Amino acid sequence: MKTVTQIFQQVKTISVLGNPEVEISQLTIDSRQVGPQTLFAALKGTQTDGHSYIEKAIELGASAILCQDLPEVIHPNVTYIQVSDSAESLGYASSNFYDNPSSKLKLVGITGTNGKTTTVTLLFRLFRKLGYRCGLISTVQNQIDDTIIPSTHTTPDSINLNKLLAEMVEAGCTYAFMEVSSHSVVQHRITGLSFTGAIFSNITHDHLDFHKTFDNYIKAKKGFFDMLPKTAFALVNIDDRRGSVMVQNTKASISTYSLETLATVKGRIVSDSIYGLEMEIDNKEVHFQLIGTFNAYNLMAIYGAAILLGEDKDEVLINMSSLQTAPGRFEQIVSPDTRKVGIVDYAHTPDALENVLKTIKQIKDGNQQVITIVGCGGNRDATKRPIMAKIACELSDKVILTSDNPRFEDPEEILAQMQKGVPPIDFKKTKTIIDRKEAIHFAINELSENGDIILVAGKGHETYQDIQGVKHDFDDRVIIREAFGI
Ligand SMILES: CC(=O)N[C@H]1[C@@H](OP(=O)(O)OP(=O)(O)OC[C@H]2O[C@@H](n3ccc(=O)[nH]c3=O)[C@H](O)[C@@H]2O)O[C@H](CO)[C@@H](O)[C@@H]1O[C@H](C)C(=O)N[C@@H](C)C(=O)N[C@H](CCC(=O)O)C(=O)O
Ligand SMILES: Nc1ncnc2c1ncn2[C@@H]1O[C@H](COP(=O)(O)OP(=O)(O)OP(=O)(O)O)[C@@H](O)[C@H]1O
Ligand SMILES: N[C@H](CCC[C@H](N)C(=O)O)C(=O)O
Ligand SMILES: [Mg+2]
Repeated sequence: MKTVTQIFQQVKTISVLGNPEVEISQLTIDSRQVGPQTLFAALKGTQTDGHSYIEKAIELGASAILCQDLPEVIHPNVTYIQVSDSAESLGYASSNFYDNPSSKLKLVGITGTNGKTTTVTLLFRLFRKLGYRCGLISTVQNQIDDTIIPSTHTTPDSINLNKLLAEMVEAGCTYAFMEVSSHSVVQHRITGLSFTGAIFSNITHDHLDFHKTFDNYIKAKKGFFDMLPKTAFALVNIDDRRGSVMVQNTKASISTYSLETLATVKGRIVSDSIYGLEMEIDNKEVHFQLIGTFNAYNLMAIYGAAILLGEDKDEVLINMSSLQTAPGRFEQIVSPDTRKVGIVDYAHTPDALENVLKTIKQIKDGNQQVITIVGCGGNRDATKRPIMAKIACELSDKVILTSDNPRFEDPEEILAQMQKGVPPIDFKKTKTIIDRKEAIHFAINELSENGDIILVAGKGHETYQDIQGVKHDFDDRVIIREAFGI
């Protein structure tokens, strides 16, 4: 329980109407969650304006309202806090409400189009192996030591985020590793947090539905580095052409990692095969379980962060060498006769799909065919649809275009947009089967007679298919296992 004065300590306000000493027991951004002693924060969203639910929130017992525009009707028994940006102020207020948990943890965030989940998951596992209590905030799941907490977003809203961090403090965690999505920077979900370190993995085509232009998308990710204090580290993939832009205005101390040029962490791939990566990092040769050049980058980021956090180099490398891939990231399922391999991967961007297919090409036997099953999500960046179909065709022997999470879009329309990217020369090897389960079965039963590799891309760890807002049970891995008779 805290008063409005305590919650808005050091937060810039335009005006406070009503009693600032009123006691608050919960914060929410959703009028439907309001109960007594609640502070309702009215946020301007992408679909609707939270300000239009202020009256509803008060009817349900809200004691305080955080808003940008004061409503026409002012209730004498309600406290109104007017600010210039509700989402930004809520970031600071959420931290205050939960006693600034991020300042009691060593919090490391990673941003980038691809590699966030893999990197945080492996950092979390590494630091647990090194003997620390840790927290994880990721697309796949949130976790506090052994306790798994389902995740709804890559980065939760500021209230849920601080609540989760407070639970980590309560559980005695030293470290928290979290993904920082570009949405979370723009929507101030991370505003007010104290970061010990930040990592930039890469930036390529994604989320243009939300950010509108690639420049805005870059600015969103850069915003994370701009907010860091000078005590923090900023660890950047300098092989990405936007790496230096990310940190050009940061106060944090900059470190870099690279496979191509001089950097704080310089790596070299000695070999890359189905059995894993052999790499030289910091002049030491180490074998890792992970596969592919893109994972070499993730491994350098993990190593760099661990060293910047003060861990011993040799101990870090020894523990890293046994780390397994994150769920749904290049997850391999082998048929009982070992002749067929199903790979489930969360590649849902052109860059990720290209990386995964190039990796498969590199590690497969010469005569193995690669069959790719891929779709694109609805209500998400539509510009990536034809590009992903084209990449699938260029790098696979056969392609089956299928549905991902259509959400509120017509899957036939999404697939028609994907089909526009199929080069005419590849028409013959491409087939469209809307039903994803049928598509996977078709590939396994009718196409992969000779020990082929089937890549099922886009959904990775997801255990549902979102159709018209209803999440139906669906797991690519379960369907492959069933088809393999495992
Ligand atoms: C596009 C986007 O980012 N949307 C997020 C955003 O919702 P919004 O701005 O659309 O909200 P809105 O529906 O317009 O409503 C505005 C406000 O009115 C409130 N409201 C609404 C109705 C009502 O009856 N009462 C009420 O109070 C809402 O609670 C909200 O506060 O704020 C909500 C609260 O935090 C999020 O749940 C929601 O995530 C939606 C579900 C979503 O799909 N987000 C995805 C795109 C996302 O965030 N992805 C990123 C990156 C993924 C990655 O690449 O890894 C992530 O971090 O997960
Ligand atoms: N460093 C990387 N560079 C490029 N591609 C990568 C990298 N790491 C992983 N990938 C590919 O991108 C996919 C998504 O990886 P991961 O889930 O780690 O990224 P993410 O940034 O968390 O994605 P999301 O934003 O969707 O949560 C993987 O399944 C793999 O295909
Ligand atoms: N975090 C990404 C995940 C996309 C996964 C893909 N399966 C889809 O549904 O588009 C997003 O929300 O855009
Ligand atoms: Mg992720």
